Amino acid sequence: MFGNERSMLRRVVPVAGFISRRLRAVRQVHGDGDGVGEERLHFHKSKGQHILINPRILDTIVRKSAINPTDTVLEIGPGTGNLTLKLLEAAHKVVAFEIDHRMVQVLEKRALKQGLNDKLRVIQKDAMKVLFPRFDLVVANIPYQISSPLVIKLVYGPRPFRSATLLLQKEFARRLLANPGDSEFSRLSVNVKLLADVELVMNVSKRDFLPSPKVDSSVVIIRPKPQVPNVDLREWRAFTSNCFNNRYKTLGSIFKNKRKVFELLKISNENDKASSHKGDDAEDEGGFTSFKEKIIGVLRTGEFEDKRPAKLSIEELLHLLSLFNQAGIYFANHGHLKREDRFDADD
Ligand SMILES: C[S@@+](CC[C@H](N)C(=O)[O-])C[C@H]1O[C@@H](n2cnc3c(N)ncnc32)[C@H](O)[C@@H]1O
Repeated sequence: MFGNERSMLRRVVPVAGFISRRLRAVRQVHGDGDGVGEERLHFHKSKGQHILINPRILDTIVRKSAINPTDTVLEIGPGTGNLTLKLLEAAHKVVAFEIDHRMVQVLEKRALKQGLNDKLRVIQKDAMKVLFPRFDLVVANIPYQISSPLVIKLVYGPRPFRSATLLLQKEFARRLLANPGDSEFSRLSVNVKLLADVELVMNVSKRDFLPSPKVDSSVVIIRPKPQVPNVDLREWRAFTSNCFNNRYKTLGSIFKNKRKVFELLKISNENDKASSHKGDDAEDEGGFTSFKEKIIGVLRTGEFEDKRPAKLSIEELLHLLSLFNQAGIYFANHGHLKREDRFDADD
């Protein structure tokens, strides 16, 4: 064989392998390869419907999740069930939330065909609008548009769990993994890191999905910390929201801003029941000036005035919050707790 032909073959063989793997996957998810479903499914990008088709990655996700045979696994967005079927083999039970009834039908048929349906409970509901039932761990290739509220719902939610193995958009995963000083270090990073450790398992190419999304992905494992810091979590999240809306500004310029001083003065007075009768004159010039001085005093005491939130560690942020609170400066309105405040999505 001549050199040219050999090099041509070297290029063609991997391409042919890739095409045949993809065709097999198309037949599988469309149901005309293994009798799974009758209708051809049209995938909706708006619902984040990108099916993971690489069995090697599916196996790694399940293996790294360290599922015990007694575990109940929570899955968000099972789609046609490529991951679910593997979870069902490893776990005692899988509870899956899926909004698309066509996916639910295909998934239930496939589970039935493999004799695993007894272990499966599919709930056709929006995962963001329910209180999750009890579970041991989460394993999911989630729709990327709910990544932020879902991670916050899990980490700040009422259900204790061992770990959450999530396939996420790579950029989002980088924010979860970021440390102070990294360009991706954000409000999401601090809020999750306060309560959990995050480990990168692997990166996943867009070609491993059908249809391919525009972005690459990563698998991470989130593990809640055994010890939760002694801090009011609503106060913490309101504080980090204030800091990270302008994370490259200095804390001095964030907190000396006139509107910010008024806002915090109002919240702090509302929280301080003893001084609530002073509320009427609290926003006059005198109240404003002394409150602003209090803020500056806190920033100077802790030597925070010239520092930037994006470079502070969790411990430093916790210290600053405790100094503010000790001085009677609050960030969350503790009198008006709405249920949905726990899970707001703007991290
Ligand atoms: C990325 S696909 C994952 C499919 C499957 N887990 C896999 O790996 O092949 C996301 C799935 O989540 C579903 N979904 C989208 N938004 C949802 C929501 N708010 N609650 C529950 N499921 C949702 C979509 O219909 C879709 O089937």
